[in-house]
Amino acid sequence: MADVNAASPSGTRVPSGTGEPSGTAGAGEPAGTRERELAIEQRHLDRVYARLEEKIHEAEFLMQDAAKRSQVGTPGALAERDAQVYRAGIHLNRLNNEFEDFLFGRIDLLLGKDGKKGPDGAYTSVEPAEDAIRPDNTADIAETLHIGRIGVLDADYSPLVIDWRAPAAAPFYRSTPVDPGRVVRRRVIRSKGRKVLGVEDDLMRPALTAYLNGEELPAFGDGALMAALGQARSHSMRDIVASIQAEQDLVIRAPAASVTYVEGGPGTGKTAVALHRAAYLLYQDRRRYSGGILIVSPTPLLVAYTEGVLPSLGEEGQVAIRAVGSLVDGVEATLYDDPAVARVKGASRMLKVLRKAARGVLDTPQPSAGGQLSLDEDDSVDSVQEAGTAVRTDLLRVVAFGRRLELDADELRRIRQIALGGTAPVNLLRPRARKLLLDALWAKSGAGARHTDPELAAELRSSFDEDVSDEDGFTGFLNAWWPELTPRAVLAAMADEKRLSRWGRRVLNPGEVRKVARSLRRDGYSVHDVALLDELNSILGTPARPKRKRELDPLDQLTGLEELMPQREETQRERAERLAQERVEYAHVIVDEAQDLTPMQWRMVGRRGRHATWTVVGDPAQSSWSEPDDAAAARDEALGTRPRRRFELTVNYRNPSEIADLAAKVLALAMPGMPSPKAVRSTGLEPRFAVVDDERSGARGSLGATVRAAAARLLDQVDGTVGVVVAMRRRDEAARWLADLGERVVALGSLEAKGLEYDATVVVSPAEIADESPAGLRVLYVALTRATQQLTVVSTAADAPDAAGVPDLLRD
Ligand SMILES: Nc1ncnc2c1ncn2[C@@H]1O[C@H](COP(=O)(O)OP(=O)(O)OP(=O)(O)O)[C@@H](O)[C@H]1O
Repeated sequence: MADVNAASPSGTRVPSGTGEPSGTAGAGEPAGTRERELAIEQRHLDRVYARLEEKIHEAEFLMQDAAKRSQVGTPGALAERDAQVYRAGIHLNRLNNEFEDFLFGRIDLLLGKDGKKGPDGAYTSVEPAEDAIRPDNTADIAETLHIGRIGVLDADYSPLVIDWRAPAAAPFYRSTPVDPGRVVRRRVIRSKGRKVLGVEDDLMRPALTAYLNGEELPAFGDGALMAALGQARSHSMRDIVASIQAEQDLVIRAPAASVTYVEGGPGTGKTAVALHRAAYLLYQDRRRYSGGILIVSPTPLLVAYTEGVLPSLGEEGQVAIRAVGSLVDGVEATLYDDPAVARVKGASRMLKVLRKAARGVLDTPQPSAGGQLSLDEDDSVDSVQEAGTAVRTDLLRVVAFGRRLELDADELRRIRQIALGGTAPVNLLRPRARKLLLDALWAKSGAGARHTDPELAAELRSSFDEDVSDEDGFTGFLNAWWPELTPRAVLAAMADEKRLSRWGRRVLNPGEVRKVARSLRRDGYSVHDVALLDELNSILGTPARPKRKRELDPLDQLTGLEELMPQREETQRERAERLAQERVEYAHVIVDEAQDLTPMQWRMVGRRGRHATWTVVGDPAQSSWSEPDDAAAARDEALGTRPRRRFELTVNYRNPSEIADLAAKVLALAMPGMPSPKAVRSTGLEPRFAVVDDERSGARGSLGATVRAAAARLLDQVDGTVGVVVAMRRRDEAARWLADLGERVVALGSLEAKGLEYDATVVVSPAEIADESPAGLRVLYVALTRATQQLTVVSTAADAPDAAGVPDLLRD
């Protein structure tokens, strides 16, 4: 638990949970002072916008100028134009974005230890000069910095706004009364568009009387953070750039040399921190991370929920946020596996089964027309076999040097076994198998024995090989006997129970074979299948294809000018080339909800970050995976021996204490002894409980009607979203219950609720959720911790509710 700031997360106020200004002097200030302070900030914001407008004009001018230069053909002019277009494009993109709270912070600082300034025009020293504070405990403010989403320099290069990621901005997030550094006053500025609405101040040295321009430094508090936390939620996550807390900032700015490992309970900001860290890393070393940052998220819902955060921080393009079920290009997980099947498919023992299958599939008799056991379009081995004209794979017959030569089934089987020896990727062994076939045919021809002169024998052999290879029969046989395998084909072959039980001998029991095979016969893939496909891809290998010469396309040479050119259709060739070039490895990998990755998924993610640095965030108490040791071993293998820096986040910003306290009861059952994070606020609204007697009755009081009524009630009470969380098997049913309640309400299976949040939630039958899988209690803990304001729990008889409707699992 290193590197955790034991002091309050934000100045002097936040962790008290009361919202009371502490160390602020607002109450005693003469009337009008507040307005004067707001006016000061308004003037600064006006100056910033005036300067931004100048920059926008500059950028537009650059774009026009670049367009003109595109008509001048010298290479130097073209390169210069490209660079200009690039810079101007970035500028325009950022500045044209309507940054609602572009400027959000300010710090007033004491004189620093040394008088050095950094590239952003701010003094670099973190500690105050020895004589910065006078013996009578008064001091003068030596420097005031405004913090915003991007840095803005005035025409004279003085900093009007410091980028939140710059080193000079760090004290805004890090300073605490325990360790104030140079900061005297930390101010959060709330604005909308171009108007300053309010300020919230924290005095980091409450005992000090500080003067700014000869006047005492005033301080106000209007609870901006608490207001932000209490705001209605939409279906998109917001950035937290104005209110990052000290313990979070330590993670965001942690050096990226190795593995940054973050644990924290629900609502502690792990996802928010992970996203801000991606933006920080790009700011800090754009060149290094031009290799790309991959953020792996557990579900497409969470990807959709978080997607807007990076653009709001001015970052996109270099960062790919992908759901774990979408990591393999061209495959999208659309199916769910039931927990028993998921448990098998995710386990590391599947590796043995896949290795056997990848080799064993070749033993399946497969007469084939094209010979390609390639399932890019067609997913079953049998269909390939049926479609093909019969090519026997148990007999090879060729004519060479005027003789008829044959290899029978036993000989072919032996050759295959020799070819498959070792662990090399199966698809790369085809040339070896081909060579072994030719060797065997050559031996049968006896031609070698008749010629003792090695040179002559070699010549003869090479013309023999040519002869045989030119025969259609030989090529057709080879294609059918040793087809190029695709991951989809092998997985499809595993849908056959007999084959799977052969490949899974001593690894899978008969029940597991039956269930897994059945699940693979469905149309589509589950999130667990995607990891198996990726593993097969690496087991099979991709044979090198002869490179076709690319004709020179004159349009390709005009890099950077796409915006200025009329749009044109991407040709198929271009698309194929682009897809082939898509990244398979990244410079930094961020794993969100890391506790949920199965061992097979860790292997898949690990392959994308073999040379990367990593940020791994998660919470073991929320894990839906039932065998943590297996996952930990796979995780350790993926992360390798890189040193790890561990951080812990301890404050729950999402749930009010009323909801957090209820969830803590489940935590105590799921992971006895695990501390729950401290909620920063309370609403005074206790969770509500409703009970359904007979869930099957269609009358009023049925489960559907009760849940619907609870959701409707909550929709009336909150401005934002309502999430209804049910056991996975009830997902479709729940969507029907809520069909006409509008877009603010969403029905979710318990596993889909991961990482999401709503103003209010209805959790339906805790017992059903808990009983659905071996990790059910932890899944229930996730479900109970999604609400920012209100929670209703609906129980059925299975929950054994007491007289007050409190289900058994949630009682003391
Ligand atoms: N410093 C902060 N200022 C304002 N809001 C914050 C802060 N930190 C976290 N939040 C808010 O708290 C909520 C929870 O954050 P987040 O989803 O990142 O938590 P988490 O740790 O990933 O939760 P879980 O493990 O439950 O998925 C979000 O609405 C986030 O915006």
